[in-house]
Parts: sequence; structure tokens; C-alpha cells
Amino acid sequence: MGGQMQQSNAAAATTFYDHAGGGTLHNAGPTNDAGDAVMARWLQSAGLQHLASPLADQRSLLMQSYGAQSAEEKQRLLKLMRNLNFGGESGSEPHTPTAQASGVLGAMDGYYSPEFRGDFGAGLLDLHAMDDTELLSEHVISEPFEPSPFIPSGTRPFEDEFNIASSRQPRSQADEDAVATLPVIEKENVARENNVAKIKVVVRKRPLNKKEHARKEEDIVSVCDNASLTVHEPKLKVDLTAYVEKHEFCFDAVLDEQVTNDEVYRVTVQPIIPIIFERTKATCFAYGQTGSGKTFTMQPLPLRAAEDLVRLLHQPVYRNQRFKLWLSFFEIYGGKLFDLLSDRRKLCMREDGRQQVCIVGLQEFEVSDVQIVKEYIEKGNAARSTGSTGANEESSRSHAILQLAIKKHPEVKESRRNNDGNELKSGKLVGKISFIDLAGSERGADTTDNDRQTRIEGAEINKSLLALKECIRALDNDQIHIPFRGSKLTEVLRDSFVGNSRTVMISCISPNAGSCEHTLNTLRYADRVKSLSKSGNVKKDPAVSSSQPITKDVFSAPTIPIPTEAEDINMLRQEVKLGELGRRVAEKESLSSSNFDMPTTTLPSSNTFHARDEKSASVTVTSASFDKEPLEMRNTHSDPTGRKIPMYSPNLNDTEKVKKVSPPRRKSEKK
Ligand SMILES: Nc1ncnc2c1ncn2[C@@H]1O[C@H](COP(=O)(O)OP(=O)(O)OP(=O)(O)O)[C@@H](O)[C@H]1O
Repeated sequence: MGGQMQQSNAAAATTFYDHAGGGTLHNAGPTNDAGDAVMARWLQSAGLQHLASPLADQRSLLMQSYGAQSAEEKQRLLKLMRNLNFGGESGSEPHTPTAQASGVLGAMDGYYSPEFRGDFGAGLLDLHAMDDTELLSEHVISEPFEPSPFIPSGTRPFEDEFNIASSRQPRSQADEDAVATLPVIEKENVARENNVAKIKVVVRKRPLNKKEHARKEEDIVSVCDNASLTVHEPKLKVDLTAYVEKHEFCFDAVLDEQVTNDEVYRVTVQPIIPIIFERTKATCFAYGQTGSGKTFTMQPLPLRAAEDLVRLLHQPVYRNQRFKLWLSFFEIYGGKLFDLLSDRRKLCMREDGRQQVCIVGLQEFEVSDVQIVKEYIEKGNAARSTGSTGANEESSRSHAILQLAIKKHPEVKESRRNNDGNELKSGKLVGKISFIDLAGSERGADTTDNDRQTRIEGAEINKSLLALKECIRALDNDQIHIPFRGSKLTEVLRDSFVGNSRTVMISCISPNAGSCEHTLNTLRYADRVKSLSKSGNVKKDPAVSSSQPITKDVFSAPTIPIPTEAEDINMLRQEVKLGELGRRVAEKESLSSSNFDMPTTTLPSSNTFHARDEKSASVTVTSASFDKEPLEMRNTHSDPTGRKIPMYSPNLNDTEKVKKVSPPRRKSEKK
């Protein structure tokens, strides 16, 4: 079923390309039936299978006529249509490149106009959403090619980057109306809130450390600009000559070894701080292999955030509302929770009647100045390492979560009258930011530690990192079911991912050749997360939204944005030939399945790109939206004619022996 879905989606996607490129697959033919079948599966994927049968008979009807009676059905159908970008006229819209921008999906992404970037789409057309294989996850360069139009030509200011996702999101008329009626201050808030991307993925490269210098290890990561980097992977040919394979990645921001912690803060967390006061729950996490700089990066962030939060708290608008800052710090170790500010007391996690997660017994402390915050952070960090068997071993096997919460408190008089002994804590949560220092990403797969406990811990880490990605993915797809229960980490973070949420992922990478494999894995994970940040719509936890009153304001947008009347009519006006679409899907499906079996297939089109199978056979396939970007299959090291290509290497030459990849370092090693 999964495989089938994947095929359909791939086919739907390729249909989209063809259509977008003005492809000429309009001939009716034997693929019609297959097209209907594919179309039926496609509709089924959106729960609209009952609309499938009329399609076979009425190929050129307006969507209206297909029997989508209810508003919900119409809406789903609209979303499906959006994702295939029937109009296709917005192809020239600029779009932030992702790593896939240089591959198939990037091209597809790039082609989507804001109007057509349906949030349902990630699930339907995002091949990455279908499996976790690393195929096509990055652009492997092994031959010269013309620069992609999607890759930024110059240095972009980080702020622009941060604003890009939101600027892609069209605001509905209803939203505009809502904003128009708001007081000025609220309008400013709305603008600010909308200007911060939902998911931001930043990569930070640390410098080579002394040991790596001593071992004369190469720095294999070159940061090209503020948003892209290249990994020069040392490899060996079959005849044992050395060569370098280049992997290019693009992210929201890429920070090189010169960048200070202050700048990291400015790029990642600072833009979110003001919207914490506006009911936002934010999460900032560091991901990367052991020793890549996660702790180095994460540790200063809460303090800097606290400084800004405290400063804002002193503003009359918040002081008058009795907003206060609260801090908690705990750790998830081996699937269990420990309070780092309360002698590592074991904590339990419970869901209340409204399916809100509460951590029973977690100590929260009101912090009114930065010095106190600093003391708590130091205390928590000390607790984090004292429980370890080796100096840093445990630290790399736990997820540490520091939360700063803004709460609105009732007037003291009122609280006294209620005789509430816990009056200070009875504040209502306004917003919060969670800082997560994740366990080393390679630990889950670590097979060098063979004792049972280590393996169990490793499995737990693996589970939580996968679950984290799954949750972000599900949220972006607007799935009803968000797999929060996949791990303790995601359960704990549940309320940070629903409603008005923001996520910043900082991927930390080591630059040395010995860490190349881990570095690539980290970047691929980040790339997956990045590819999820397509929609900027506010997501609602269905459980929460059904049980909690939703105030009528701009922050409580519906789960699935309902198209405005104008948008609706616009969509309906398009003469959508779904039967033809099904045929195209089928044609593309058969094409895509046979792509790599054919030595050379040329389809009529003005634009072509080259794809290679593992045997390096050349395949020429059409695509307008690819714009000469080469599609590379991973681990291909030869050009389309099979000739081995010399690759750029900063320090290696063709005959140089490639260094043996060293095992992952322990944190204790690097100290
Ligand atoms: N950007 C950087 N600039 C200078 N030194 C750095 C940088 N990043 C990391 N380091 C140094 O590298 C070492 C490893 O960093 P750190 O402890 O943060 O790694 P980690 O990813 O948290 O490891 P673990 O997963 O074991 O917790 C530390 O000594 C740290 O000071």
C-alpha cells in the first residue's frame, strides 16, 4: 500500500512537471484506464474515493460537477488540485532553495507558487515524505553544470531568509478582514508573528579541534554563502585511487566556524522572542553527532533568550498584564524523565482531560533577572553530568530540555481571596520556548558499545529522533493523527508543536574528514526537516482544539485553511480535466518506473536533464521546471558516458589515499 501510494505520488508529481512544462502528453490512448485507476488511488488518498467513478465517464467536467457535495469534500478536492498546480502559470515565482532544489523535488518545490503551495501537498507530492531512504536527498556533484536558478546568487541577509516562508504564504481574505479590524498594536503583532517562519533549519559548522589538527585531518566542509555548503567526501575508486564526491546542501542559514554564539542567537532564536508573548510555543533544538558542538551551541541560547524575555517583561504592556517568566530544566534519559533542578528527581508524564501533557512534579522557578537564570542553567547542567558513568558519556545519551515560559498571573488580591496556596504558579501559560540539546545523533546506531544498557539507550535515542521527524512531517501534512506518542521526547514536546508553534533546528556538524559519514547523515536529516517547512499555516491539535474554547483572533486560524470565496471561485473556474490528469499520471508513472531501465529515452521538450542509474546509463527526461538542473542518483561517480570525472578537492588530489573513516568520537575524547 505504501509502495503503491508512493508510486502514485511520484506519478502525480511527474504529471505535474509535464503539465507545468507545457508537455505534450495530451493524446488519449491506452493509458486512459490506467489513468483512471491511478486517479482513483489518488482520490482515495484524500478520502475522496467515492468521487472516483464519475471520473471514468466524464473526463472534462468542472470540478463542481464531480459530485463533491460537501464543503469539506470540495475543500479536499481543491487541495488535491492545488498540489498538482493546474494553472502552472506561476512557475516563475521565486522560491527558497532547499537541498532538493537541485534535484527533482526542489524543482517541483520551486515551481509552486504561493497560491498553489497547498499544505496538504507535502503528503501527496513530497517523495521524501514517503520513505527514509537517502536517495536524492542531496545534490551529489560529479560533473560541471549550470547553476540552478533556485540557488541564491549572492549572500542573503538572514532576516530575509527568516521572512521567506511567511512571505510565501498567501493570507486569506478572511484573515485580511480580521487584521483590518484589529487595533494597531495587534496588527503589529500579527505582522511580526507572520514574519517568522514556522520551521527554520540552520546548520552550524564547528572548527577543527586540536586533536583533528594533530591528526592532520582535512576540513571537508566548505560554506559557500550564508545559506549553502558543500561536503567534499573523500572516496576511493575501485582501483584504489582517491577522488572526492561533492554534496551540496542549502538551508535557511549556514553558519561557518567563524560565527559567534551571539550571531547564532541572532539568527535562530531572537526573531521568535517577541512572539512568545503572543501565544507562541517555540522549540529550538540542536541535532548532530557527538562532539559536533550541540552543547556549545545550545548552552548560551537560553541565557540570551532570558535576557530578551526579561527586558520585554519590563515593558509596561506586559508588566501591566502581570506577565512573568518561569524556568524548568529536565532530561530524558533512557526514556525516563529527570528533573535537573531537583536532584534528578524522576518525573512522570501524564495527559490531562484535555490531552495536555503535564510533567508531574517538575519544578518550575520564577526568574526575574538574568543572573538567576544563569544560576539555574549551571545547576541543571551540573546535574546533567553528575549522573554519568564517564565524564560526558551520559550527556551524549540524553536529551536535555530547558523551558522558559511566560505566564500571565491574576492579581495578587484575587489569588489571596481564592486562598490559593500555589497562587504564583496559577498563572496562565501565554507562550514558551523549549531549548533541547539532543543526544548525539549517531548514538542510536552505535554498535561499538555492546552492553545491553547501551544498546537500549541507543535504541531509545534513535526512536526519539525518528519520532521527532515524523511529528514535524505529520504536522506539515496537516495529518489528523500526529504521532506524538512515538517517543517520550515528542510526547513532552506535544504542546510545542500544535497551535501557534515555531521550530528552529540547528544542525551541528564536524568538519573533519573522519566525521564525513555522520556529517552527511546530519545534513540529510536536516534536509528532511527543511523539506517539511513548506506551509506556514497554523496547525491545531485536534484534541486540544475540540476541547478548548478558541478565541476569535488571528492566531486561531482553522486547521485546514478554508479557501476564501474568491479563491474558491478561481479554482472552480479552471477547467480541470481530471480524466486527462489520471491518464498523465499513469503515463508518467509508467515512465518513471521504466526510467532507469532504459538506456536512452528522449521525450519532446525544450528542457532536459540527465539522470543516471547505478550502471551510469544515460537517460534524458523532460522537465521544464528543472531548468537544466542535473538529477543525480547518489553514489554515482561517473558522467553520463561512464567516464570517471575528476572532482574538485580542496586538499586531496586524485592519487592521494583517502583517510580511513574513524569511529565516532566519545565526548570524553574531545575534552
Ligand atoms: N563553534 C565552535 N567553536 C569552537 N569550539 C567548538 C564549537 N563547537 C564545538 N566546540 C568545541 O567542541 C567540543 C565538542 O562540543 P560539544 O560538547 O558542544 O559537542 P556535543 O555535540 O554537545 O557532543 P555530545 O553529543 O557528546 O554532547 C567542545 O570542546 C566545544 O568547546
